[in-house]
Order: sequence, then C-alpha cells, then structure tokens
Amino acid sequence: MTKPNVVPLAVAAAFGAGLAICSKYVLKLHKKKALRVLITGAAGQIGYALAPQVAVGSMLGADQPIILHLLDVEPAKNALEGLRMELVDGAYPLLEGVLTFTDVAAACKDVDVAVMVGGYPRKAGEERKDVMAKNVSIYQQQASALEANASKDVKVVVVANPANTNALILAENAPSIPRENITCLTRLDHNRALGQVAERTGSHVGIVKNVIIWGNHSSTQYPDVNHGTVGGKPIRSAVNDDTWLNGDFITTVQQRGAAIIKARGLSSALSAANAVCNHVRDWVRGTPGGSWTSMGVVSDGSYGVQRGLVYSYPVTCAGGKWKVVQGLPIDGPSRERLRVTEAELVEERDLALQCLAEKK
Ligand SMILES: NC(=O)c1ccc[n+]([C@@H]2O[C@H](COP(=O)([O-])OP(=O)(O)OC[C@H]3O[C@@H](n4cnc5c(N)ncnc54)[C@H](O)[C@@H]3O)[C@@H](O)[C@H]2O)c1
Ligand SMILES: O=C(O)C[C@H](O)C(=O)O
Repeated sequence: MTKPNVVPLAVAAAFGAGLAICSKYVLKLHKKKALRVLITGAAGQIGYALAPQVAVGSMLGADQPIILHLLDVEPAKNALEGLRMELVDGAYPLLEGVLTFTDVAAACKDVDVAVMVGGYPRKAGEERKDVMAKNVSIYQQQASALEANASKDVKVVVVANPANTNALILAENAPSIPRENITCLTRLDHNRALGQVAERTGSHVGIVKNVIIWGNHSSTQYPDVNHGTVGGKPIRSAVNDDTWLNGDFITTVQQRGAAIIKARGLSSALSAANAVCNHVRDWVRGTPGGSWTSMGVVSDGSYGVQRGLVYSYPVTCAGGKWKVVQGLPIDGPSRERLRVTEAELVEERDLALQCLAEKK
C-alpha cells in the first residue's frame, strides 16, 4: 500500500503554507477553513476567465483555500466538465475541490460567496421585456435556492445583465439574506474609468484614485471624476482638458462594453473576471486607506436616490461591510446625470416587477 508522503515544512512554506497534493493523498496544511465560491453560468466565457483567478487567490487572498461550485444549465454540462478537468489539471495549491452542478439548489449549498454570471442574453428579434421576463424567472429561482441553501452571511455579486435589476429581483426574492449582502458589479466600469484617466495623463493606473460610477451598469451610468486624484492631484487639474472629461471620457466609459463586443465579437470576459475578484476582495478584505471603490448596492436613499433600487455608489469597505461615502458635493450637471441613470433603473425595476406580477 502506498503511504502518504510527508511534506517537509520548507516545502509547505513554499506553497505559502498552502495545500500540498502528494500522489492521491491530500495533506491539509492550511490554517484557514476553505470557503465555497459559487459561479453560475460557469461554462460561459466569464466563467472560464474567472474560475482560475479565484483558484489562484485573486479574489479571497493567497492564504484562503477555496472550494469552487460551478453551475450551468444541462446543455452546457460537457463544457462545465471540461472546465472542471482543466482546474484539476491546474494543480492550484489553494483549490481544495471543484464541484459541478446543473441543479441550482445543490450548487448553492453552504456557499460563502455567490457570483451570479448566468443569465439569459438578448437574442436577435427579442424585445427587452422578453429578456427581462426570462431573467426575472432565473433570478427568482436562484434567489430562493440561495436563501434556502447558502451560508447565512453569503455575499452575492450579480454580473449578468441587466446586472442592477437582476440583483434587485434577487434581493426581493431572498428576504432573509441581508440586503447589504446583495450587490451588483460596476467595478469593471470603475476600472475602465481609472484606465482612461491613466492613459490620458501618462500615469500608472495605480496612482489614479477615487473615480466614481453612479447608477446603472449601462450606457446611462455616470463616470464621475470630480472627486478623484492622480498622484494626489485633482483629476481635472492633472488632465487639464474639461472638454474631454465632460465628453469623450464619459461616453468612452459608458460605451466600453459595446466597443469590446464590436472588437472581439464577444463581450468582455478577462476584465469582467478581474473586476469580480477586485469587487469581492475589497468587500471582504477592505478598501485601501484613503480610497473608495464603486459597487452596485441596495440604495438606502443616499444622494436622493430612491430606496430599494440597486444603484452604484462610491463605497469604502472594512470588516466585510461596505459603506456609502457620504457628503460629497454634487454639482448641477452631475446631479442631472445621477437622476437620468436613476430614472432608467426605475423603468427597469417597474418592468421587472410587472413581469413578476404577470407570472403569478
Ligand atoms: N456587470 C458587468 O460588468 C458585466 C461585464 C461583462 C459581461 N456581463 C454580463 O455577464 C453575463 C455573462 O457573460 P458571458 O460573456 O460569460 O456570457 P456567456 O454566454 O459566455 O455565458 C453565460 C453562461 O450562463 C449560462 N446560463 C444561462 N442561463 C443559466 C441559468 N439559468 N443558470 C445557470 N447558468 C445559466 C449559459 O449556459 C452560459 O454558459 C452576460 O449577461 C453579460 O452581459 C456583465
Ligand atoms: O455584455 C455586455 O452587454 C457588456 C458588458 O456588460 C460590459 O460592460 O462589458
């Protein structure tokens, strides 16, 4: 009979006190308990980019073991199995398990983080309402599954479009999950805004801070630079071109998703996966001192936005909780942009609620 290898401490340290896999024996050397991360729509392109990033620790840290729960629909079962095989073949030190599911309730069992990427995309000839009706059904069902099966303090990030409204439907249908645990992804838009300012000023993106994405993850979003800095200097002074900042900068960030679809023939996946990891990492481990990020969260009425909408705000995170940055002065043109994107979210919410009512 083969005996399990004994791993010398030096080797364990080389794995970052991680998991060493010796033959078929798994020696658990981690101090931390593994966290379960659900990815829905995992057989799709974001899933393919995201799963390995989670496995290397980009989401929860290089000291946090992970068990991945990968969910997709029955017709995607083979692709899901292919992804599972590749993750096993990656021999990731932090990865304690990869489980695949086509049953949503089973997939949600005990998950600590849920990344909701699966959804119904608009196809040629379909009306917005048809797409909304399908997504409402999916998010209603997945909300119930999360509520019944996930860890009590599960952190949820909705990526699938319409991301804010899918998150709102999820929140409406999972009343026992704390509202503050249900978010949607606008970090990709936030990162896009940082990237644009960095390119324009010839600066490293790491010194660009505190841009804001307000509102919807759609072309009505408002990328706001009025409170941001480049190397400590206000963005407006560093860029020194208000015409660009008030015009092309805003439309470039608003339309970046469409530009990538046009260029690739597919929507952004690598940058979306990276943004998901950034979003969850900052939420769980905290935003760096003196800076904030943007997250779609259930509005408490801050900045005059209707309560209950899932609206993107500037937030700081500490101790696993986010807090809206309060008291920022909002000028007249910005206030109008905040209102336009809010109006779109109200329209989406009403359509979604109408679809829910018609289902009953
Ligand atoms: N919020 C953002 O910043 C952002 C950025 C990029 C993409 N997106 C959105 O993310 C979503 C996914 O993008 P993608 O490129 O990975 O798409 P994709 O089509 O490659 O993958 C989607 C996957 O979801 C699966 N799926 C569909 N219904 C499901 C269900 N009920 N349960 C589980 N899985 C289901 C599909 O089978 C598919 O494998 C899209 O809605 C896209 O518009 C959002
Ligand atoms: O999938 C899309 O429609 C675009 C996506 O939301 C993105 O911002 O890249």
